[in-house]
Amino acid sequence: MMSSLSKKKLDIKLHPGQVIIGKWHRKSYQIVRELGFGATGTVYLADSKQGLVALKIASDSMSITSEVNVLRHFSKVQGPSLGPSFYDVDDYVANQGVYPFYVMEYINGEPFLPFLKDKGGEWLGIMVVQLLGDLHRLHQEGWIFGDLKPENLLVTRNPNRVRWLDVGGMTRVGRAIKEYTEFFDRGYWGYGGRKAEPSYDLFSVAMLMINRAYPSRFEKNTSKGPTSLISKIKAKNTLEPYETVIRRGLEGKYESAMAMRQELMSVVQNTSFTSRPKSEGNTITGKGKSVSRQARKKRNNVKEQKKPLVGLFESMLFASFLLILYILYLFGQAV
Ligand SMILES: Nc1ncnc2c1ncn2[C@@H]1O[C@H](COP(=O)(O)OP(=O)(O)OP(=O)(O)O)[C@@H](O)[C@H]1O
Repeated sequence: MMSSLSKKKLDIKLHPGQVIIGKWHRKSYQIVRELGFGATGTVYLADSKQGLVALKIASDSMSITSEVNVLRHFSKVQGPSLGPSFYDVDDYVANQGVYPFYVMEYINGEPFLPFLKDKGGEWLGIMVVQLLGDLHRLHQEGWIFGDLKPENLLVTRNPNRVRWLDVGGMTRVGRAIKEYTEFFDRGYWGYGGRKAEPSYDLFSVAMLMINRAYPSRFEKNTSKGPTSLISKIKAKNTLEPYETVIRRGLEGKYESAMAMRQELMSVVQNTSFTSRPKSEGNTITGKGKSVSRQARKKRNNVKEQKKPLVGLFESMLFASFLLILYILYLFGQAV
């Protein structure tokens, strides 16, 4: 099933201030506002005894049962949570009928691409390094994310952390991918099949990185086949430091998310990025220079290394970058 499949609003609409009481567990939730809707239901921000939660209501229980099962499963997995934590599942009895709903952790974050928009090029690498750490854990649990795309990612604050939503596409390793979106699907681009395996998600990660440089995305160039993606990578300065990692992700060259993560991490560590925005977004210094040349230059040119940072703002940015790298290192230890 393609996730771009028709998204129909439910015939029931919940209003801010409305109180929903579960038929079976008798827990009450006060609706704050609508967060969005997908193919299976509508998600609301709600207030509860546990604080703010996300409540997803649907018209039939079949559609949400598999999401509930996946969320339940991952709420029991040790370590930082993979996806929103699961809280409750129940029925809401309304005048129009009975509506199943489930309640999960509210992820208060900024959508992935808008978050990166005004940030330096290193942020793409930092966020994807985090994502790959989580994907590795998911793959080790025997699951593939499937429908990986920016719309399913949020970045929380303090510290900035990428989190995923929408577990509806998660598929057991070895089965056929349940749900996908063409732009992120390797089958669509002619890079492989739709069997649920780590390399399927890693292809989507590579497309996610390409999407950062092409916010409006683009169509497949049927005459060029898979090579059309390579020319798209080469056409953007923002993708230049990441070219090798993206290519290898597209071509299924990584054995695991951890292998891709390690290579990406070394790109982030060895590249001099600038935080100044350019026409297509932010880019690296030394346009046209390869990453290894940049790294060599950095090692050899002591004078340049000692050049003071201009202004307090840059110093603070640099300090936060080091802090993030340290946090990533700690996460790396935890995985
Ligand atoms: N746990 C959550 N915390 C915060 N926001 C959420 C949460 N779950 C969903 N949302 C918001 O609600 C929107 C709709 O979510 P939902 O998963 O139903 O739709 P979708 O991602 O389009 O899924 P589908 O593939 O089922 O069409 C999301 O795009 C997101 O903005």
